[in-house]
Amino acid sequence: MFKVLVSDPISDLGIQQLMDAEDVTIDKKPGLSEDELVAIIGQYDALLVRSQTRVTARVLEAGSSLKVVGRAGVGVDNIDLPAATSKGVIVINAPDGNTITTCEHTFAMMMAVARHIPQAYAKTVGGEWDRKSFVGVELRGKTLGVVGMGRIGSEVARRAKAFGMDILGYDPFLTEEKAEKLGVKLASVDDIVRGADFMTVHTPLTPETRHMIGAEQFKVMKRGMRIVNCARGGIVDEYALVDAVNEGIVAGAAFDVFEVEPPAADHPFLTHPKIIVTPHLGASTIEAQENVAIDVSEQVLHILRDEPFLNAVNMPPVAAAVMTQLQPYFELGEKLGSLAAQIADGPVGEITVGFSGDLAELDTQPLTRYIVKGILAHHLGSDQVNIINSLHLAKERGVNVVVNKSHAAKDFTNLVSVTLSSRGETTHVAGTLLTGYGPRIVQVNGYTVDVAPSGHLVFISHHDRPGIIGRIGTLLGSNDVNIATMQVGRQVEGGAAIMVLTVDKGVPKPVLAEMIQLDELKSAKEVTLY
Ligand SMILES: NC(=O)C1=CN([C@@H]2O[C@H](COP(=O)(O)OP(=O)(O)OC[C@H]3O[C@@H](n4cnc5c(N)ncnc54)[C@H](O)[C@@H]3O)[C@@H](O)[C@H]2O)C=CC1
Ligand SMILES: O=C(O)CCC(=O)C(=O)O
Repeated sequence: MFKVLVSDPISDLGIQQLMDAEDVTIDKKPGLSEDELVAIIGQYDALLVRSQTRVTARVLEAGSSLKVVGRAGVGVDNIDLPAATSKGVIVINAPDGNTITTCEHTFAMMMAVARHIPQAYAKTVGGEWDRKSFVGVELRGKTLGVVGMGRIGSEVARRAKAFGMDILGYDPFLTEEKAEKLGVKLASVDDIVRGADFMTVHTPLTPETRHMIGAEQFKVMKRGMRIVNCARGGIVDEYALVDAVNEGIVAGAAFDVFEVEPPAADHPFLTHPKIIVTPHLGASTIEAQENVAIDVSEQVLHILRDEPFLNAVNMPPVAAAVMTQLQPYFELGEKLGSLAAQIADGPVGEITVGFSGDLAELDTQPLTRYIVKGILAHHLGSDQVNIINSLHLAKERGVNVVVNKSHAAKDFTNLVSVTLSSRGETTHVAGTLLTGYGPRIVQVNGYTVDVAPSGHLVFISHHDRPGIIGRIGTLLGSNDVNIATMQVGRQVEGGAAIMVLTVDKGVPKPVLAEMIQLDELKSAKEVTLY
């Protein structure tokens, strides 16, 4: 039974799939402090949060069974991603479910700041009928600068066209082609600051975007500009903004987000007549909250059940169609990695993975992660390594991972190979998926074999001499180890040869030691592949 903790208010309808799952139990405990979370997180396999819960390194450290943190929303700045990655905890978000809602909130804020709606409301309900103080401006014919043209920024640009606005857009990934499709003029931040009447930011908060709109930008800003921030507090320097409003450079600002949330009681935005605020409501609609909770619940369930999943934040994204093609190779990849690690001598210096045939066309990085997981798990323990932290752990240990791709796969439609190099020695294994047979090991150190990668195997390197097969069979038989299959390969008659046995149970260590003493035998390695 998997235990899931929901530590922020998340839509019940959205988590229905988790509540209905027979293999899941859910505890809802919103509003826990960090200490309270640390005290109980050890019992849980998954943690579901919105933006209030701070998933710190301490929380992750205490989450000894934690496989996944699911963020019902986009921004994961409340989660310590490096700590999650090094602990092997998958962090997933729900990037699409609240796009439209947040875009619509941006327009609500833009209209509200253009027409002084909150200020006018406050006066009207206070008994004053003041029509003179609240003369606004139209959006039509104005220039809107959009900084960050991802999901939300692009939707904002689309809708701004309907308001008759001209749009300047900036995003490092905004191509001329996409800009043209959206009816947006490609611009720099400087162009936007100097030329826009309204500006809205839709980037994440990163070292690069922190205070990207600050004192320098306000100095050259078009006078009378109105600014909206429904993305993250800190993209616009709050104190520089207050100065710019007071100096008459900025005519009005609408902020849904703050550098520190909730803001201190004396935060200057809270009393400023030209700055309007909402308490991080960008994603707060019934629809968005259901959407993000449904999306994140579905992926959490996949992760708990060891099924392919989407939207991992601490793993590069891979298209769903590619994931479907790769998925059958994951078991093969991990087992090839484990096999290579078990038959190699000495520490791992470099890992070279090879993908040939149709596989070479795909983005194979998830498969590389499985292979590296298989290798490292042999040395570090399978509870320490997973596909999230495998590449990170390899890098941390100075192990270089090289990927080679080749379109030609001699004799096979697809071939996955793993070479481990250490101290000048190399160990090479390769495998494929055979229709009707599943994963097969097809090469070991230059010899062709055909073995299913499961159970107990013995890899023997010997000289091709009469009698060796019999002697090994007798030794194992007399120690009650039954040989299920045996394959022998050699390159030339009487030369170096390999024998691969599948045996019904593990070979006791003393028996293996005795085997190694046999004449003509160079090495014997027992391998277990689960
Ligand atoms: N107020 C709220 O409740 C909500 C806030 N958000 C926030 O809105 C922001 C945007 O969300 P999405 O559009 O879904 O994300 P997204 O990832 O689709 O778009 C972000 C865009 O910012 C761009 N970007 C990054 N650095 C930049 C820079 N230096 N200059 C210009 N562009 C840059 C990226 O290339 C990307 O295209 C995020 O910070 C997210 O956390 C999202 C949903 C709700
Ligand atoms: O959960 C929320 O309401 C916050 C949404 C948000 O900021 C995000 O998705 O980035």
